[in-house]
Amino acid sequence: MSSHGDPIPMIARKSAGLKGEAHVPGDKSISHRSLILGAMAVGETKVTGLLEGQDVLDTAKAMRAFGAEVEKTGDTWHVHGVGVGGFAEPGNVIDCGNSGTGVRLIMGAMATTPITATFTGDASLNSRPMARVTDPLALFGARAYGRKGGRLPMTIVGAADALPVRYATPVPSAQVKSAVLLAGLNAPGETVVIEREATRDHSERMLTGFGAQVTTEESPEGRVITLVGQPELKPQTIIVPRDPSSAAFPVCAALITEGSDVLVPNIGLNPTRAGLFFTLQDMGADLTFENMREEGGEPVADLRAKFSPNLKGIEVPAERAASMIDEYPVLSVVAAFASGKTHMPGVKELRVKESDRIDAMATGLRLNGVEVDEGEDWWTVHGRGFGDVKGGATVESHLDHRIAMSFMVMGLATEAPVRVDDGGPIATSFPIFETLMTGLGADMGRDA
Ligand SMILES: O=C(O)C1=C[C@@H](OP(=O)(O)O)[C@@H](O)[C@H](O)C1
Ligand SMILES: C=C(OP(=O)(O)O)C(=O)O
Repeated sequence: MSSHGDPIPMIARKSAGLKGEAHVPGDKSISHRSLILGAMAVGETKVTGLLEGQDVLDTAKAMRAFGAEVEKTGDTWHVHGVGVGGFAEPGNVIDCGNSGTGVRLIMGAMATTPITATFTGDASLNSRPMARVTDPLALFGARAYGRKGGRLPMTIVGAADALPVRYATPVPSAQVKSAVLLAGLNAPGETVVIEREATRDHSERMLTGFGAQVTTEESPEGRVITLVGQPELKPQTIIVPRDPSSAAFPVCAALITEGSDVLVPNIGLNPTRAGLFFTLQDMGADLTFENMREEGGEPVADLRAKFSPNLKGIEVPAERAASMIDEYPVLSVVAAFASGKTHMPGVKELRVKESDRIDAMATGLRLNGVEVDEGEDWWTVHGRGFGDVKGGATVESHLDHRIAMSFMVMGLATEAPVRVDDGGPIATSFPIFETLMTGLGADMGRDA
């Protein structure tokens, strides 16, 4: 089932070369953070290029429930913030839909204000672990009452007199790091997060942009991020860059579709996000970064991807995992068209996303004629080489946008079409996916 409404069965068929420019939507991580920090600033934040996917729209709705004004005029989103500690108590349950980022960051943002809020989501979100966030929030003095195993629906009682916290994250998660930093905003003194592996640093960058004092130091324990609490956040004008995680789909589709040449302009290459593109280059992909430049303090380039019939399977470095965590599903599709094995270690986190992504991809790849081995924190795709991948199966998307989009990409290059039982979840992060892909010449759409 899709998160809202009836399932949308989809089909993708072998396609002739994809050609043209792919203008992908705004970055999901940065979009959530713009709305949340905008709501915690004093005054009006203006955001353009915001991703208008369901995940982000649910965060906008949540910010209104906490008392911020959020509205769109023309191309600009306006957020009238209530200041750090200024959140009002919501009058109803906060429904974060399918979004782990939304619910975990918002829990952090409200946990040090003396209000109570109850959170829920769809069947996927309500099965994902929340203790990773509520454990550190308890150190600030917040209390959490959820279902068994720390699942949503869950009520958070915010701390009245929060204490600052020093916390080493036990899992590599930007959502956990960000929840602690956002909670630290309304605690006096210094809140410190230590992460062993670098995860995406959009919260640190944006907090600094809004005028908070944030420092990051490398130490033998890992990256030590220190935030000085109780700043007055100053409203910002934000231009959201395009999402590298969405760019991954037209890029990977071009690599495996004969005759393709696709340009994906203005993609952020923040090193904490760009791991997939370096991995594809290591596999021998004809993928180049054109017009490299800096925009808003971030490295940005236009990506050009061309059909690459001689891809080789590789060992993907485990230390690269955090910088490409959402891209493993589509990488595994490319790996099926490479020669030799692609081994992906250090990816336990894939098991607690919108679905168990190792299980969902392995099952669908096998159904379509590709051999996959898997363990708790690794998997290996046995590449069949270009021109030898059967396809022909219907795959379950498990309420997971990235699974649905990955199999739609696969079907563009398999002998027989690939079907997905429900493409509805694609709208959570990439509502224009089908229009954009068919605009490049991809033969995909709703299945009758
Ligand atoms: O902070 C973020 O914006 C995100 C962090 C990642 O999750 P984890 O923090 O669980 O790794 C990623 O999978 C998600 O799509 C977005
Ligand atoms: C894991 C993802 O999102 P979230 O955790 O925000 O649901 C994703 O978009 O791939």
